[in-house]
Amino acid sequence: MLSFQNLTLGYDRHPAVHHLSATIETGDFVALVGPNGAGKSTLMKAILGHIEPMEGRIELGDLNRDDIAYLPQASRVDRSFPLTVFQFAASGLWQTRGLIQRVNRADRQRVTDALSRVGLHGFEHRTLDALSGGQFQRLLFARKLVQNGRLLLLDEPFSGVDEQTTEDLMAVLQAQHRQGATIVAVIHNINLVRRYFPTSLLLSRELIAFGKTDEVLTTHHLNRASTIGFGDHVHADICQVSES
Ligand SMILES: Nc1ncnc2c1ncn2[C@@H]1O[C@H](COP(=O)(O)OP(=O)(O)OP(=O)(O)O)[C@@H](O)[C@H]1O
Repeated sequence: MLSFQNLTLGYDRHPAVHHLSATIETGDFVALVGPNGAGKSTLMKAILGHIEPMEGRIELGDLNRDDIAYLPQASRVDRSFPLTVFQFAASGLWQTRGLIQRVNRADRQRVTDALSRVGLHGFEHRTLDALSGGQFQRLLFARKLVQNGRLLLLDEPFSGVDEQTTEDLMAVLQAQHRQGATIVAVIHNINLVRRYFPTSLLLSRELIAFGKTDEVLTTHHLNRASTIGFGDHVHADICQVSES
């Protein structure tokens, strides 16, 4: 479904991810793991088409970019818009419906159902500034449920949220997975990965390991990831490959 072939990504010719090759199959439930600066968000940006590969390619198979529901880090989402919870969740429809098309009764039901599934029933008329951090994260999930993507890309969906919210939102993700969605999530909490994610991709500017979580998250691999992630490579040279 989603294939990286000798993929090198970076900014201003400085590589952030080197020569990554891996294939994520339809229906996979994958944790994207790696230290700060490993290139996880960069990889997500490339999947979304926001940055072009310096080298190699990404193949989306039968997937359109419209099939991808992306949940950015909550801290990167502007909460200052004067929107209600309902309106914000309904904005998940924009990708398929466009901005100006009217929301019909079925759409309204879809939004209402999504808000219930994340535990925000009764919050429909609140404004965004009146939500706690955890409630806002639930709302971000609801917006993605409304979007109903075949591939869910989530960037640190559980950072800064409490245990109960994490459990609730994990259950929502698992339900989406059972309904056929492919899940790729950046997760920093290794215990959470071991508990819930059957597959992991460990990245540290290059691929360290990819496959079954217990075979990927070994001490050896994690040490290697942190050595590369925090080692000399952090201040990357101009990519040799891109110069040719
Ligand atoms: N817009 C940008 N311009 C230049 N360099 C960037 C840009 N965005 C990211 N980088 C650099 O690319 C590298 C990878 O960053 P990225 O955000 O992908 O890492 P990450 O694995 O998501 O890290 P974290 O866990 O801290 O969120 C870092 O060295 C970062 O400084």
